Amino acid sequence: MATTSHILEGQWRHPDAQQHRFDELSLWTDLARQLEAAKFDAIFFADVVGLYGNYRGSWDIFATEGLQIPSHDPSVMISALGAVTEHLGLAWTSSVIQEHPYTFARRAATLDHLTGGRTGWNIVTSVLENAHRNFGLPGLTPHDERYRWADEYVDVVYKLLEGSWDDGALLRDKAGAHADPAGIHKIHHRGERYSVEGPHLVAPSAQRTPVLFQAGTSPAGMAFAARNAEAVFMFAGSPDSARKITTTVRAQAAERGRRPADVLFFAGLSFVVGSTEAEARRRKADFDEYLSIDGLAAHMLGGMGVDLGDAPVDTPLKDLHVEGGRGVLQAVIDSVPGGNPTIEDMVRYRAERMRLVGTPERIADELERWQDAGVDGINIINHVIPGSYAEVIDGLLPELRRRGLAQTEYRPGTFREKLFADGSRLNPRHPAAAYRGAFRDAPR
Ligand SMILES: Cc1cc2nc3c(=O)[nH]c(=O)nc-3n(C[C@H](O)[C@H](O)[C@H](O)COP(=O)(O)O)c2cc1C
Repeated sequence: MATTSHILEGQWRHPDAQQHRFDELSLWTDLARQLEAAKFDAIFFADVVGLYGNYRGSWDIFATEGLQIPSHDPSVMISALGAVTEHLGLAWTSSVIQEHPYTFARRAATLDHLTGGRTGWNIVTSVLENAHRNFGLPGLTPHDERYRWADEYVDVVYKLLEGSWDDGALLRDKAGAHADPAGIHKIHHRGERYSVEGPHLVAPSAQRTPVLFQAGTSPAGMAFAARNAEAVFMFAGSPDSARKITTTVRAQAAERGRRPADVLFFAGLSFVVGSTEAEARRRKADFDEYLSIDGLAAHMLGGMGVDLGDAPVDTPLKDLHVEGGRGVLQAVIDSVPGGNPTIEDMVRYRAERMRLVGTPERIADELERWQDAGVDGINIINHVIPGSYAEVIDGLLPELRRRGLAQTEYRPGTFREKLFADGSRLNPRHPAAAYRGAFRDAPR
């Protein structure tokens, strides 16, 4: 995320941390080049469009901790990162509440053109009340309604990206027509929230639709993922919790006519690598000195839509009223041994459970357990930028490669072709594919 403090709060104060330079383009272009040299699949930017809720009665902590404020618009950075890389996937987050789907589809298609088909879109619905108020809504839109909103939003985007233009309609024939009007169609979408006539203003890009990421793990979130996602981000806490998500979503995808392998899963994990266990523990202790416990609590409870000012730290999580991230909350409750965890337990969980600490061999053993649980890849959560990535590249990747767990070369082609073997466009089993050719007879 283009901000100082994204997930492991307080780490920006570590002497090695450079994430406070989030507003310098060179921080990101250097990182993108470094990731590409190491054959990472993608760089992914999370994003929010508002503040987390109050903590202890005010939102001051978000300013004092640099906790996702200030934060920059990641979509603007994608074209710059595309210019300095050739193969790296470039994925950003955009919420259905922040932009009309007509302009979003135009932005996404433009970025896919500029990057030669390397974009990914993390579809989110925003769990932050303040974000909803920033877009004129009276408060947080209720949980399942946000997913219904997202259903219509992605439908409009699919219609524009997949159905509005036929391949080959853009001719650029200097002796004749620039484009063939018979190959460009209005979509005439009329729905609950949107009315979009079309046509789409951008001709098809290499992928047409960016690779579709999603991160909700509630029942409504998993149903949305089963229908739409090609990749799912998760914070699962353990391989067993991850398995519940991977098997549920894959089974639901199969019920909808997709294949289990049409959906990839990426677990959010952080690494502290040492040449011995003792060295790794020493390095972890060094990072721990900079962890902000208040920052972690403010972030996680804000993300669940809980008013932080009301709850003492010994409140059991199950007693919190949650309109926001129910899936995340359930994953936390499931993952803490002994049952009935409190807010304080949850903060400890945040600090401990997302981190794998040890020698490359021990971490690789653990990653094999995640792989056995149906997880396809890791979304690396950094302590420090760029050091946490250098640590994985130099310390862990050689062992992962030795076990055949990390790629040594890129597959040719677009981001989608690199992730899946079957083409640069959404496969025919995806619901968006139904819009191809669907508007050829639409009123002009
Ligand atoms: C790994 C991960 C990354 C996420 N990234 C974002 C993000 O960048 N922006 C955002 O608004 N929400 C983000 N979320 C929140 C999800 O989009 C979703 O709203 C949340 O998980 C609650 O959905 P659920 O109730 O279906 O579980 C993320 C969640 C996870 C697990």
